[in-house]
Amino acid sequence: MTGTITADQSPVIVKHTKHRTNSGGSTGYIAQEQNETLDASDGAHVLEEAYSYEVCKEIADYLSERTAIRPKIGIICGSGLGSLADELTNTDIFEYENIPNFPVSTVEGHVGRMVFGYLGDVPVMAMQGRFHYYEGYGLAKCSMPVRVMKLVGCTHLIATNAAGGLNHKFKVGDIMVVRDHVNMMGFAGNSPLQGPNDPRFGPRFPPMTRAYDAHYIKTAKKIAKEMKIGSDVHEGVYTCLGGPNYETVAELRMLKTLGIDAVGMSTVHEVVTARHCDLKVFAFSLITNKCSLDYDSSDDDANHEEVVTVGKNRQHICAQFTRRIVQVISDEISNQ
Ligand SMILES: O=P(O)(O)O[C@H]1O[C@H](CO)[C@@H](O)[C@H]1O
Ligand code: HPA
Repeated sequence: MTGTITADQSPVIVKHTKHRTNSGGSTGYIAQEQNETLDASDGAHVLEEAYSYEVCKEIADYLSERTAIRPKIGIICGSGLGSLADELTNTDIFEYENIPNFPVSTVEGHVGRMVFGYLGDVPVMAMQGRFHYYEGYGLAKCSMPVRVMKLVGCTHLIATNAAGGLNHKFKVGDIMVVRDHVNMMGFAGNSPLQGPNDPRFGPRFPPMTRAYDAHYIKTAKKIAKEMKIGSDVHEGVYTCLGGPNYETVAELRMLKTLGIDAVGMSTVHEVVTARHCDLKVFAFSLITNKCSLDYDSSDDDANHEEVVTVGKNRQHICAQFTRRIVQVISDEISNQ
């Protein structure tokens, strides 16, 4: 059975309140409709959109009240990888536009719906479409669904993405299991955790040294061998840039020098948010294009059509890979 939950089943639409976080309040942390710039007399500080614990809880409750599925694993489907969610059975589907206070997807290859269902026999919730900074959403808004997953009851996040390969060993269509990330946007002072901290989510200063669970990295490589795709599956470091433009040759050369293996425009802020609220994380990149490190190779400019096409061509293998990891995680959760 597949159910699509429609807007008219929504009893309450919670309106965001415009609020300056330096003006008091119990948490000083209330959702805002849009970015708000305070002038110099207010402290010359630009606030990002932030979702309060209460608003995230309302969204989580909205979903939980409309499905009997109780997932422990949340999945984010990357560009062209949305068909992962099509593999789910007995689904309850929520269009983003019908979920109170949810943003909408604006990027091709991101359908824009939250799918609850079973991957094999494991209950999961999957975002068929994520939010990116370049769409005009602040990082806190891009990552808000991760907090919703936590409040729905998830203990694990699987984030997938499409990325450009910098490591010369990577071929188009390969999978890079994310070992670690470099938070370039964080270096520039942009974080999904910016603003007052709500300890109900996590600590003010969360560690990131073990952001990607080493056990699942090992497990994924074992699974790749069992699937006989061991030589197509690598381990590496991902970085997220703001986009939406792809990188210059000089930028790509710089990233490679920094030890980065794959570059994209997502995932890092979702993982920071997930670790802040103590979700275990597994992530992988599908290498959809090789990054040009050479001015002469003008015929291999990155383009989104290619990204989505490679995603579609590799959807079957990515879905199988994900399904097996989900099964291992689920078995481990049951044995705890
Ligand atoms: O990271 P995902 O959402 O998979 O998508 C990647 O593909 C798009 C560029 O082609 C960018 O959005 C980049 O982040
Ligand atoms: N750069 C940035 N983001 C991407 C790329 C890329 O080459 N490919 C897919 N997403």
